[in-house]
Amino acid sequence: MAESMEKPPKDIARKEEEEEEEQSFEELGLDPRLIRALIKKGIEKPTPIQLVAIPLILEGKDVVARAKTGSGKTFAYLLPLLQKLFAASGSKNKLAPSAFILVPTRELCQQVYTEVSSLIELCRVQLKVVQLTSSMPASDLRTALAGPPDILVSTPACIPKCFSAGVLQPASINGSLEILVLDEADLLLSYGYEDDIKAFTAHIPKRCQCLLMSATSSGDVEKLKKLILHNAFILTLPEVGDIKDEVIPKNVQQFWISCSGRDKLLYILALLKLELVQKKVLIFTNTIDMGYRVKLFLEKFGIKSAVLNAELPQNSRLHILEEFNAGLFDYLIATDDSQTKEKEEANVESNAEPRKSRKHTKQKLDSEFGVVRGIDFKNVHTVINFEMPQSAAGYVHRIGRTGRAYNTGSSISLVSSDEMEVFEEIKYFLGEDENKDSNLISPFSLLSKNAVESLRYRAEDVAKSVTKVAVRESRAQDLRNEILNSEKLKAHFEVNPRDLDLLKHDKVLSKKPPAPHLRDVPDYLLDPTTQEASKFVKLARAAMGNTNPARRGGSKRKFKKNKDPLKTFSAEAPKRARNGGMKREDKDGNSHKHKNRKSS
Ligand SMILES: Nc1ncnc2c1ncn2[C@@H]1O[C@H](COP(=O)(O)OP(=O)(O)OP(=O)(O)O)[C@@H](O)[C@H]1O
Repeated sequence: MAESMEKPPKDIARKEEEEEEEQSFEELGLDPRLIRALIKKGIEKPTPIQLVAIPLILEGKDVVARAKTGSGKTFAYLLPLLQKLFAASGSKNKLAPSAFILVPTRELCQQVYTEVSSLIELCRVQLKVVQLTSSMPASDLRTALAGPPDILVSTPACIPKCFSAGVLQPASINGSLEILVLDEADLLLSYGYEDDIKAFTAHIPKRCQCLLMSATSSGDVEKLKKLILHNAFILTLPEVGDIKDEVIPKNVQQFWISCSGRDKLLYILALLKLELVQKKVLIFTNTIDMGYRVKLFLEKFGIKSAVLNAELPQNSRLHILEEFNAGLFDYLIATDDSQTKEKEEANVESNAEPRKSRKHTKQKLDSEFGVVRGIDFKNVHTVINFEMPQSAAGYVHRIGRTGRAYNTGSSISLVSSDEMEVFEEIKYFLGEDENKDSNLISPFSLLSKNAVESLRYRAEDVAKSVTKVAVRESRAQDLRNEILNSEKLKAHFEVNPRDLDLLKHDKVLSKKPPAPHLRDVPDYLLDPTTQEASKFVKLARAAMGNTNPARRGGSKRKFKKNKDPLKTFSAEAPKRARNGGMKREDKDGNSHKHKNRKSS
């Protein structure tokens, strides 16, 4: 491991300021094959974290990189890692992989594996990457590790499993391991991998280069640093350093709506049905039941969505993610942190329920599942917190699913009085100062009270029909379907890994088909101000065009904030368009050209 050295954040900030405009991947010393591969992916210039991390990693330094969600941390370590393996690909006397990439969830495993495989394919180099999961039988682990592969992507739990199955020898790791990456390092310990990591650290050779990537700082990252990077070169990017309000990317506008818990269905209906938010939309709930409740409710109004939660089988979850990323549906309702939540519920139930059923609840959930953390949802424009997350870190990770890389995005949190405490905590964490006019999360002003009230009667009527029994039945039915599908998917994807059309995940779950009259909101119910707001949202969408930089010829930066109707419209007071909830963004006036750059 490399020598210890703290870089003063300011130096790096300056370096970043000076170099962001002119430095290209070539100038960072990246191999032309990798640059060509990036161009094929529509990626032309490095993000700030890549600018700083790539040269350091190429130099062989140990790096701890903290940077915002969606800031491109994966390529920041993958590109130099691959380049180093290109150079070493001649030496074949290894008994174990040269690089280990450890991530907290299986979804991330799959995501990183896909990204590495695609780069290898585009670069046309002879490198082999495998992904392991701890549920794989020993024979599959043995087959995967035969060779051995150059890169192994897995959760930390797999390593001790490989040791005990005798398919990976500690001594081989000691002789072969050159680079170790702990991605989403802030989550590894909280996901319960401490013992697995400890069991493995003893075998990491001194020469091994170690990289820790994380979005938030935490005591856990410090602990891991001590555990893995005994003598490390530490890089802490200033843009996240101790400056709390920089945790959420600047290109994400954050809004909130105050409403009672009972009215949340009504509000989400208004937001979606009146088209006040831009698609694609990722909606978060705290429990799986609530996820199904929202889905059933929305489908009565002809709004189709898919759910994603810890209970669904692995193959289905991956397929739902792929379909959503490919744009096959616009609304995804995700339940995160459900493990904790379900455990809590199981504990609450424990007084009344027999032991067996509690065990069952726990067993159903997949301990390596994480629907939000680090998953690269593509082109999500809006994140809605239907229920507030349990912590500020949870909020950061949820909101980080939009505004990724150079894209813009927005978030809307529906906050009930019960959730005000956590909301205050979140605002404090983000750096909002009560004494100053620092509204980081602004009131959402596109939705007028009239518009909400005009939908109340219908919404409340339909909400009543979405009973607990209906939710339970739909959840069970969805699970049964997905278990069946999961087997089909597995077989199918072995042959057609890219086929996305086998199954549709946004199918209607209600037993009764939605009533046709609920599909459309009649004109007499439409509030004129809201209609106007909806037009503006559509205009904003048209102005932004496709969010894929490759297809837009890398013109993301051409979209100016002051042209964004979302910034210049207020439903409550259209004539004073630049006041109210949208004022903050106008005042900030950060041009998109510099959105990823620290302003101080
Ligand atoms: N230089 C770049 N230019 C444009 N897009 C990029 C660049 N680097 C990465 N991306 C894209 O940005 C998105 C986010 O990248 P990535 O998943 O690495 O973010 P992250 O920092 O790991 O986020 P998180 O902390 O949420 O995991 C991905 O879709 C990736 O392809």
